[in-house]
Amino acid sequence: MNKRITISSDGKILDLNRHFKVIAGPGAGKTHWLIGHIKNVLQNASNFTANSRIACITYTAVGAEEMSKRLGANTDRVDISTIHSFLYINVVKPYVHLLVDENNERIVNVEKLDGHFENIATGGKIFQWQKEVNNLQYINNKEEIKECLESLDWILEEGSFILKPRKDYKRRVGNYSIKVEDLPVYKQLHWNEGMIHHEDVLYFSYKILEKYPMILEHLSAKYPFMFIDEFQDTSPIQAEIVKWLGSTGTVIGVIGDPAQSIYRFQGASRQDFIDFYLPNQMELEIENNRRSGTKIVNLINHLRTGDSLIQKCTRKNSANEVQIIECTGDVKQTIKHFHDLRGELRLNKDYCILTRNNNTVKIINEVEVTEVWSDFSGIDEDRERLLKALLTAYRLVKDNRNDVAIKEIIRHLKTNRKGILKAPFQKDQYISEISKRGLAVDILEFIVTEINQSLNLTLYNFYNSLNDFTKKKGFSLKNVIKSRFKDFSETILISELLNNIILPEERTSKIRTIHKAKGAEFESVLLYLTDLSDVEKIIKPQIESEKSDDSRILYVALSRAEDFLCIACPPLGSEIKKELDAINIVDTLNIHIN
Ligand SMILES: Nc1ncnc2c1ncn2[C@@H]1O[C@H](COP(=O)(O)OP(=O)(O)OP(=O)(O)O)[C@@H](O)[C@H]1O
Repeated sequence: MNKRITISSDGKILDLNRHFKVIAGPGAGKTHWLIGHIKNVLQNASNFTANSRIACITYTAVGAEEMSKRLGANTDRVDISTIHSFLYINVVKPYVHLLVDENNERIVNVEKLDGHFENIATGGKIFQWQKEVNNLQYINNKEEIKECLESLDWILEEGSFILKPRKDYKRRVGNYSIKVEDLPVYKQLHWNEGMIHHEDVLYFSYKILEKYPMILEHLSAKYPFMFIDEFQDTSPIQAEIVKWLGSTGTVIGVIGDPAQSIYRFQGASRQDFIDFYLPNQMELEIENNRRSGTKIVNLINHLRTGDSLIQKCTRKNSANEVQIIECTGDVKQTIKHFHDLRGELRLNKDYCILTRNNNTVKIINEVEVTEVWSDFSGIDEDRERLLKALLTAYRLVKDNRNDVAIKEIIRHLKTNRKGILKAPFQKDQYISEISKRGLAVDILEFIVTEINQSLNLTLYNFYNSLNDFTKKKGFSLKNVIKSRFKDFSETILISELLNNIILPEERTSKIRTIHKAKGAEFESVLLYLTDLSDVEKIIKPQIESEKSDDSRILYVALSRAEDFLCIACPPLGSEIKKELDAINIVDTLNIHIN
């Protein structure tokens, strides 16, 4: 392997035709560097012909939007997307018809194929599955079955695939264990209807490219360059596909930070990034931290103890103490304390409160955590599906992602092959693909106005007003008659449904999980910890652990702060306070009392 070369975030690679790996810590300017590199390739690469394109792969859709914005006018020859979108458009959609079973039947109903979706095990699908694998009808615990089926993933083991839940214990339902051989039936039920899940995109792509290497040649010719950001969170299947492309002729560049690998639960491993190697690959490193003040950089370097990369702070003029707040009172008090400290430091730009999980986000938001969507799905799956899409779209608008909101609605205006809208719309209503967009925009405008006027609408009233509105546009929803849905909808408020929607990604919210703050930065950060063991992991980090992502998740959280970092936690004993003091985390309450 080659020696690692240190570059700056403005550094240029001269040999554009060599594979490379860039390792850099948080705030090093990886994204900044990548944008500069793409511009360099567009202007100077010798093998970039009139029909060539650059594939730029980001980890999230929000990352792709941000990258497009920052590339500005240079985007017309660059395809920026997540790996799932890239493989769906270039491999699955055009070629999945080639995959057949032992009877020469197509595995996926290609006529109905229309995008890829999150794996949600609806009551209907669980019922069908239990019927198919008839030895399972005696299992009544639908929630546990749902949990098992929704956590299914394709695991690549020595060149062959096994479909299994991400956590093995999830196969146990009460006293019974779900057999691994019964699991593919669940997938086949979806594929028969042209419905594929995000994880299936990787599985199908691998299968297609393995069997038809000609498609790899075609892809390599179209994309002589492929750059992948946040590669530390790539799964082994993706890494394998990327290596195939590299061996076929595409110049591969991967960028990432092993210390920020936080998707172990989805099969990513920091070691895979460290070991990733293609022949003649350059190894580069950016050692500066341009984001955070000196004391924050000192603390995150402490978390990186034992790692070869220690960052140098370039922002010497920012040196606020890292502070700790013990939460003895209620949440509101702690947050007020954080804002008071920001005020004292005259920091009035953006801030974010980060938590380990979604439930803590809800507690801080003072939202009651309920199973309202599961209850809804058990009562009326079709209405649940549409309403969930609409309320997700509303939340996306609040997160400044209007285009994504419209797409979310279009995806759920489901039609059959003849363009007839499916339930909860009434029968025999035709809509063209072009009119779907118009209807989605109208519906979005309507729901935003309606909900902004009152969050205290019942689901019943909201649904009926929506129906009145869509009728005026020429499309009727099913009327609400005396039914379980009627009883349910009269007792549920739109606010409760909205509060229990979890967006997979967020761009602007002030209270988020750490995973949803990946890649982001804020002037001030409050890391809100509810478990003392997390404080201990900051004191004695295990950044290289293969067993757990905990230290790395905390590392990602602490490294989001530019000028002020504050950690809130349960009350501390005197020993632990001394240990925090030793790594320069100051106890603010004591400072205030003195
Ligand atoms: N050469 C540069 N000149 C000026 N500012 C820079 C430069 N490189 C990076 N920055 C700034 O430093 C900050 C961090 O950069 P960036 O977001 O690209 O870091 P990153 O390495 O992707 O971080 P992370 O791994 O935490 O996501 C940003 O505010 C960016 O604008």
